[in-house]
Amino acid sequence: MNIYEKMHSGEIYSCTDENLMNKQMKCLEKLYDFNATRPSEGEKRQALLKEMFAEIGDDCYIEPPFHANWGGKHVHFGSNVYANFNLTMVDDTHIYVGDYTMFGPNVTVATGGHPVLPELREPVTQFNIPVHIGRNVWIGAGAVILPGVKIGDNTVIGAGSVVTKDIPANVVAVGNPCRVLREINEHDKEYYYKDRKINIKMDTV
Ligand SMILES: CC(=O)SCCNC(=O)CCNC(=O)[C@H](O)C(C)(C)COP(=O)(O)OP(=O)(O)OC[C@H]1O[C@@H](n2cnc3c(N)ncnc32)[C@H](O)[C@@H]1OP(=O)(O)O
Repeated sequence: MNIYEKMHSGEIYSCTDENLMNKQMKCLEKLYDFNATRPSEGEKRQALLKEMFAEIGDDCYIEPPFHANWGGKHVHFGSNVYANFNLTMVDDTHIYVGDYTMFGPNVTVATGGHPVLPELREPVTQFNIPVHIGRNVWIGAGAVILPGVKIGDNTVIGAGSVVTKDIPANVVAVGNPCRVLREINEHDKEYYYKDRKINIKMDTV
């Protein structure tokens, strides 16, 4: 297994490997270009994202600044994904995000970790575990998603949550550590927020 394969294997490896760092540098240069675009340069942004990401569907919008250790090289976005300011992706291995998922500002998705054992951490070793975020998920501002986590379709993750374990589909989950608060239910068909009634027809949105 070469070092690049090791990086994606879930095993411990040295993340200061020179070959790895040279590869990473090219990605970071493109990320720099993306973050230096002007708000009016929509087409340039789209073209850069197609070069930067492993996969990205149509009509995705990422608000700069966007931060990613590999500039999105291991990030797989479906279509219509929206990310607000300061999405931070530790994309040292793969991150999968389904269609229509939304990220609030300052969300962190981390695939990488370091061993807790000090003797292993000092020589700068690391391991990476993929993260899977489903379709039509909404991740609130400042949430942190930890390595290996899977979040099911349609789920809402509350602002400021630290997601340490898998969260199922069709629930609202909040807190640190993030736990399921409730299922998405009949009440949500009538109210969009607390006691505020939905006053638009579904077929008009
Ligand atoms: C894509 C973008 O840019 S989005 C812009 C940024 N916006 C955001 O990040 C908003 C995120 N929204 C939230 O976090 C909301 O609080 C939601 C969606 C989780 C609310 O979900 P609801 O099911 O309606 O929860 P509700 O407001 O009824 O609160 C239920 C309980 O959970 C608690 N709670 C709600 N949100 C959170 C949270 N983020 N963290 C911890 N606890 C929470 C409430 O305090 C309440 O507790 P209580 O029962 O002890 O009183």
